[in-house]
Amino acid sequence: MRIDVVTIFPGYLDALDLSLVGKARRDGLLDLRVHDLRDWTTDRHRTVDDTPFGGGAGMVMRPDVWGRALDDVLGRTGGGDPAGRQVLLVPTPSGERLTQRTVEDLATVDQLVLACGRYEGIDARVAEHYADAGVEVREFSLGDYVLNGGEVAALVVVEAVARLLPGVVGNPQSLVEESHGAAGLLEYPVYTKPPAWAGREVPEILLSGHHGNIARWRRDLALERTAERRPDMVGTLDPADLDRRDRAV
Ligand SMILES: NC(=O)c1ccno1
Repeated sequence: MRIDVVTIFPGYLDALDLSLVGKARRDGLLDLRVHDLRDWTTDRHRTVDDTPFGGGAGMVMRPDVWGRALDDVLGRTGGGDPAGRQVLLVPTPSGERLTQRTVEDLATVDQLVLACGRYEGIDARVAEHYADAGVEVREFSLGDYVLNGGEVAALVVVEAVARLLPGVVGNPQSLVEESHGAAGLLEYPVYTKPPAWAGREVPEILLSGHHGNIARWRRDLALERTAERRPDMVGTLDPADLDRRDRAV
């Protein structure tokens, strides 16, 4: 998979040289390219923004600069047809909420391009232009809060997607029972040595060695945690599951 990040702060993405994502890049599992939007400016001040039409505070990022950058990154300058499925992602507080289901879909894409806006955002014609040109455009939000730009959201997307790529996470089984997985639950609580700490004991069942009972206990705790913390998720569960918990031994 190829991921391109276009930003006026390339250094923000240095964290993607670290840990699992950094190793995936070095192992050739992920082709991650970070681009400085100012490389596509044409004036000596390398200007990327201007005042908003209609007035208002702040500045808006220019469509002509973004257009030159995205045409290059999307491989649309040479006239050839780019290979594979491309998705242009635009982080914005006005976007659709990013979910694990969306991340799982993005992990199957051939090329992701993240356009990191700053100031008041990117001229609306940019997303329109590429959508009309047949590019899959997704304006997405991490949550109901506002960041100073799209770079942090880009870090989140790259990490969330990269960890799903084959070979990136050491034990793929660790992806199975995570929060927001196929079961639609939050993950159960986890424990390790020492068995007693600060007067608190590890739940006895986890020391029993009875795998069936441990699995049932973990499922029950996942259901309980989900019902307590994310009642909105409970509505999507199979009622038989909730009923089964009530009958758990
Ligand atoms: N909430 C968000 O994802 C966001 C992106 C840029 N600013 O805020």
